[in-house]
Amino acid sequence: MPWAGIGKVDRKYDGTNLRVGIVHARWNSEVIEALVNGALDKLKELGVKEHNIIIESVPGSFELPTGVRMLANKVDVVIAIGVLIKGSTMHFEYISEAVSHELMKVQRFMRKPLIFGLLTCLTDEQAQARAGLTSDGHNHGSDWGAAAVEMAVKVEE
Ligand SMILES: O=Nc1c(NC[C@H](O)[C@H](O)[C@H](O)CO)[nH]c(=O)[nH]c1=O
Repeated sequence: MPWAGIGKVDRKYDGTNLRVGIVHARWNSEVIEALVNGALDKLKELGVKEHNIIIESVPGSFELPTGVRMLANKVDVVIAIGVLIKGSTMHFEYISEAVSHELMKVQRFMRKPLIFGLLTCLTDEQAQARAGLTSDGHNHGSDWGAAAVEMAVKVEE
């Protein structure tokens, strides 16, 4: 397979037979909703059947690792989606660090692909832009959907 070049998907990955889990936090719900919809649109574009998508919500990003574990045995890949926005305390730093490391550990535990959809933003504007909610923004949920299908197909090859 000739190298497609940095940033280019080397082929179209077929999600027809995949079961995909989406675990999302409920904080910053407007941004979360846009990210989840971005991921769903891309999953369906790549052939994932609606009845093969399980969506689970958790209170906040700190609960994402537990939420992923709840779905791990039911699907081929999980997308974990959360939005952390820096406030006036160190809460943001501690949750960001803890959740990032724990999600990586959970991925090793579940032995399946886990897509990292935790936005760690310094401002609400940054979060809005990364959910495609601003004129110059881009919905990262779409990228996470594509990554989920690619990784789930590749690990089965
Ligand atoms: O504080 N800010 C945020 C937050 N806090 C709640 C935390 O994740 C957890 O649910 C509770 O501490 C209970 O365990 N959760 C987010 O997803 N984004 C935030 O910006």
